[in-house]
Amino acid sequence: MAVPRTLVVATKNPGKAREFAKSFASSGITIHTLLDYPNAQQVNETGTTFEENARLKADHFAHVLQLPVLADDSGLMVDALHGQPGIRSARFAGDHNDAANNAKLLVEMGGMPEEQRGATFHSTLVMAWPDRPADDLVVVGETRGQILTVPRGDNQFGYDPLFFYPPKQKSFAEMSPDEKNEISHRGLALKKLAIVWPDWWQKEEAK
Ligand SMILES: O=c1nc[nH]c2c1ncn2[C@H]1C[C@H](O)[C@@H](COP(=O)(O)OP(=O)(O)OP(=O)(O)O)O1
Ligand SMILES: [Mg+2]
Repeated sequence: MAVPRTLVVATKNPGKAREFAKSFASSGITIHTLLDYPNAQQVNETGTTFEENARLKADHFAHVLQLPVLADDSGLMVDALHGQPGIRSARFAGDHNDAANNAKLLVEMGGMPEEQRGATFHSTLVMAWPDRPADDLVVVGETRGQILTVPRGDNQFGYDPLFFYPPKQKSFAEMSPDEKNEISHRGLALKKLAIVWPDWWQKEEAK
């Protein structure tokens, strides 16, 4: 069936948007982001879990735009901080500012020995069809690493310069986009999504 196929990635974070675009590059789907819909009504991330927030974003924008939507809610859970900043990762230092968030993380981890610097990056992805929240597709991905004592690398975004991935002996910010996607929380979630979304999409389209 020849139908217009547009998927809106419900993010205003350009770093995330780049990682999504790659994953759908050969899918025949046109990817838009919220930057293409500057007048769309926003939604507050009031959930208490990654899944709740990802569902909030996906369901809201699918309804408002009347298009299929993919949303991500993600964050860094640091062992020594009892899982913080977690779902508050974007607002850890107050407003949404990567440099301030990273600076605060370094302060909170000050003096912590290497064996206590473990952390998990988490991503929950939700794909939503307009006005069918019960049909939401949900996948998650997680990657373990270590919080560095000094930032390394300047690729990517967010906490990447402080997140060290031992198997590659590199921070996420020292990796190329492809290298990061291969093992990152979002990359792993996108791999799971790639297996299930085409069938889901066909079913939703036919309803
Ligand atoms: O791969 C990553 N590399 C570095 N940092 C990351 C990553 N993945 C999530 N993070 C950080 C960024 C932000 O501080 C928070 C996500 O917050 P989150 O609300 O999901 O995203 P956001 O507000 O940046 O964009 P939006 O809600 O428009 O999708 O965790
Ligand atoms: Mg956000």
